[in-house]
Formats: sequence, structure tokens, C-alpha cells
Amino acid sequence: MPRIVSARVIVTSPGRNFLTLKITCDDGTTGVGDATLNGREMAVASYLSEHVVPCLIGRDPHRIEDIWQYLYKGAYWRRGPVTMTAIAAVDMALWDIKGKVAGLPVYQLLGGASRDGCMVYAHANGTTVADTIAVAKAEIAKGYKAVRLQCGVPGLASTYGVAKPGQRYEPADADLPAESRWSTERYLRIVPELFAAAREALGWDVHLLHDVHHRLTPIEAGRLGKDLEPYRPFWIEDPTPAENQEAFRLIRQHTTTPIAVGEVFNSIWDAKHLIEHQLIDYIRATVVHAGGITHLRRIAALADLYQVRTGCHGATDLSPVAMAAALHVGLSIPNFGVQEHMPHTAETDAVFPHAYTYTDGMMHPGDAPGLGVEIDETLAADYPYARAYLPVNRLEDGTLFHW
Ligand SMILES: O=C(O)C(=O)C[C@H](O)[C@H](O)CO
Ligand SMILES: [Mg+2]
Repeated sequence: MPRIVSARVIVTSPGRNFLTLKITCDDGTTGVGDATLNGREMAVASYLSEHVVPCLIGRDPHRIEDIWQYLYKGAYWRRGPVTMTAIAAVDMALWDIKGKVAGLPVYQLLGGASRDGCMVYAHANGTTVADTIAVAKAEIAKGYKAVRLQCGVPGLASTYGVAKPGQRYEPADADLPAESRWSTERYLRIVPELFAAAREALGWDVHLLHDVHHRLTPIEAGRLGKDLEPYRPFWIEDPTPAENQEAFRLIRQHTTTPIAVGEVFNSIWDAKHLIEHQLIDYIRATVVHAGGITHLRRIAALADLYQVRTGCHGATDLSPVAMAAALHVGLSIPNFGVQEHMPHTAETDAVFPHAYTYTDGMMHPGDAPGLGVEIDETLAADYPYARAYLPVNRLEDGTLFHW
């Protein structure tokens, strides 16, 4: 029986911070798991190093479910983003090991491919409606069949999802949290304009998505959904904060625009009510923040009973390890919907050589045994950790608001 002999946390910052857990077995087999929790990375590093790693040494890496239950139930303190990200990292690494030992890509262990590839959505953002549409055209020219549109809100100095001119979009950009300002009224005026112009310019053969980023009340979200209905968005994401899940019933009463929720969820319990009451259409819980492959599959299986499909989070703060794991899950489950895709920088891709590929709007995890991603530790060491926070958001009168 193989044994785990070491587990190490590797922090690297090739343009942004990533945390990776690397598990090694006594026969030399290794597995990697993403443990990145944007803006709170070192809390997970400490949770893993101080509290999880000592419990892994000597265990049989093939007992993935048992180790998952051990870390979840055994901690007594359940759930929460730090705990569930740490468990996710272990879980991904163990699936990686199992695949390498079997000589099979992880998706084969999960039941095999249910489709040819995973449809992914690109990001198009710009300061103005015209700039955003120009970027969307360029993404469609690369083959993307689905594009998320975010544009600057006139009158606001910066807007969620919109890059500073000439830069890539990367929200965790400051040693202490930057502060932005928000106006719901201004926002609700521009988004329908953006979608009207986008349909006019881009036509109807592309899926258009939008992220509200938790900023509306339920009735405001109902209004946005209704205003966007003529343009048939694929979804509006996180229309309102999801702590009070009954709020989504109010949105549903007012609009048939599909709703996607869950990138901040970390367990099936966060999603259960929304799914069982069919208050959402897409669940965005992600492999790295929601307990790994083992737990994401459980969430997807529950969602499948209610015709809710997956639309997993995939921003750049999810490392290539998480991206690979998401694609293995996405390829295998019956109720895959779409996968977010924000390509990483060349520096990040070099630190994490991977087997997954993009062709014509679809991604495939590749057929390398395991997850098909490694970490180049020598290169990783060239990029030391640099503290970086997500911004905070205030209303125009200074009231602290949702970011
Ligand atoms: O990609 C998205 O939909 C996001 O909302 C991105 C998040 O703001 C980001 O991952 C926070 O770390
Ligand atoms: Mg989002």
C-alpha cells in the first residue's frame, strides 16, 4: 500500500499569488492541488502546514473519500473558505496521484468524457460600451462562443471587471485594499445600453454573459433581468448577495433571465436551498474553494436533479491546477453548462506547465495521466509572495458596500 511521505505548500507570484500543495508518496509519485484564496492566501498556507499536513503523513493516498471526510468531519469546525480551500488542495492532489498511478487522466476516473470539450466563456471589458464591444469582437474572432461583457459606468472612476487602460484585469492589485465607489443608479442605466449595442454589433450567434458581482437588491436585480430579457443573456451572475437565499425568489418572480450564483460558496450546504427551490440556473461553485473534485461532483450531482447546470468560476486567481481540475470535472459530468476562462499570463503558464488546451471556444483537460499539470519549483522560486488585496467598495456618500 502506498504512503504519503511529505506534503509541502509552495507559494509563488508570477504576476499574482498562487498557493500550491504538493504531496509526495513513498514510491516517488507526486500530486498537486491549488490552494489559492485570493487576498487571504497565507491563512490557507498556515491551515495546511500547521493543521493538515501532519495528519496526512503515513496515509494511503488512494483513500480519497476517507481523507476528505477525515479533514472535514475530523476538524470539528466545518466549512468556511479557508478550511474548504485547504481540503480542496489535498483532494485535487490525491486525484492527481490516483490518475498517475492508474496511467489515466482524471476525467477517465470520473466516468469518462460526456462531451467533446468544455465550452468556455471569455471576458470582454472596456471603459466604454464601444471599447467593450471591440474586445468582444476580438474574442469571438478567437473562436469563443460565449463572452462576458463588463463596461465602465459613466461617472465612476473605476468599475468591477474593467481593466485600467492598457492593463490586464487583475483586481487584487494593492498592498492594502484599494477603495472604489459605486452607484447602482448609474450602473442600471448603462448595462441595458451595453447589451442592446452588443446584440446590434455581435448578432445572436454568441452567448452574452454579465457579472453583477453581488451589488443589487433583489428588486433591482429583477429590474435588470427584465431590462436585459430582449437581448437574451446567457446569464446574469451574482445579482444579489446570496446569504439570504430566499431573496432569489423575488428575482425569479420578475424575470426569466437565467441566474448564476456561487463563486463564493464553499460547500453543498451553501447551494442546497437555491438548487432545490430552482432559484438559480447555473451553479458557480469552484473546485478550489468548494472542497475539491470530490465535493464539486457532489454539488453537481445535486444540481443535476433540478436541471441546474454548472458554470464554474475560473478567474485568474484560480491557478492552472484548479483550471485543469475544473476541466476534468466539467468534461465528465452530465450537467456541465459552461466554464469561465481568463487566460493566465505567459509567466504563470511557464510556472505551471499543463496538458489542457483551448480550441475554438472549447477547452479539453488533455490525456496526460492525473490532472496533467505540474509546478516548476525552480521557476516558482523566482517569484516571491507579494501581499495583494482585493478592493473594497463604497457608495458615493462613503457607505461601505459590497465589492
Ligand atoms: O470571475 C468572476 O466572475 C469574478 O467575480 C472574479 C472574482 O471577483 C475574483 O475571482 C475574486 O478573487
Ligand atoms: Mg463573478
